[in-house]
Amino acid sequence: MTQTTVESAMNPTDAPDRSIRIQAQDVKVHYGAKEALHGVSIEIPDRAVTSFIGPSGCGKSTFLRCINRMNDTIEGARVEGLIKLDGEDIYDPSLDVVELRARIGMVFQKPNPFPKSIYENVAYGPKIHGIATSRTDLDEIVVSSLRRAGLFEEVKDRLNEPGTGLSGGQQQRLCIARAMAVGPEVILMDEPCSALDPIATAIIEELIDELRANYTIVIVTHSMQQAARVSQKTAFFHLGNLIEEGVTEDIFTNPINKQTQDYIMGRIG
Ligand SMILES: Nc1ncnc2c1ncn2[C@@H]1O[C@H](COP(=O)(O)OP(=O)(O)OP(=O)(O)O)[C@@H](O)[C@H]1O
Repeated sequence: MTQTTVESAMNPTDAPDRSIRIQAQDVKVHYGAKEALHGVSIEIPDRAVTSFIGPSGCGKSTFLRCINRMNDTIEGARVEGLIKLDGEDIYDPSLDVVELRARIGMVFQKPNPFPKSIYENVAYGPKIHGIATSRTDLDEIVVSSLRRAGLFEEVKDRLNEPGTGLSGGQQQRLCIARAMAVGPEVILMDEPCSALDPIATAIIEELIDELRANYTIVIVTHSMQQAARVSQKTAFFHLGNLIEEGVTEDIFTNPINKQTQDYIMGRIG
């Protein structure tokens, strides 16, 4: 059976940069004495969506959090192995973690806008990272980030109103705008639609599809349909192991591993 490459499966118009953005080698994670991830190796392509699927507790979120060192914030969590972003070891002690998390933004399961205005939610990151040098600069970043998140038209007349007053789907797009405002290269999304209704989910999925032209996107999802709709590469995890990864279409139509077959047929998870 011939397996397609992620690059060849992608729309040719997406072709400009086909390089590997992130490389993970033998990544293990312990929470206290318990090993939750048993040595994961994977390459994440640039300008494409990679989805992580698998049953609850298999380690998808744990691995996602390794990619921007969010596990550093969890007491008792210990990460081993190597993760490189553009060839640079992200666990190098000399690396500035705050800067890393600006380069590798994250969107969480539950929309979590700050208790501030819509404008301030987006302006906060550029301000603390010293990205904007004037109020005009900041206004431009806020407007362009909201536009890229597909939210500007809906909120342009109420930028000073609280972000928490928006609908769930709008709040999630605000969080995406907030992540984009600091100029990331990679956006990690941990089940970004699980708190949203089908219409808001469809809007976020369309947005993800647009964003992949300019960003490397990694999404954890419980929905195989969502992985099939939005991603070009899919990785299947089970019990802390990466079982199989490849072009999304191959994983769903032609999986090699028996456990992957069982999962996509609904026999496990
Ligand atoms: N903060 C933590 N402390 C201790 N154990 C944890 C912690 N976070 C996750 N785990 C354990 O690590 C394993 C992997 O969990 P993880 O949340 O990464 O899985 P998941 O595939 O993302 O699950 P779900 O789909 O339910 O979100 C599980 O056994 C979980 O109980």
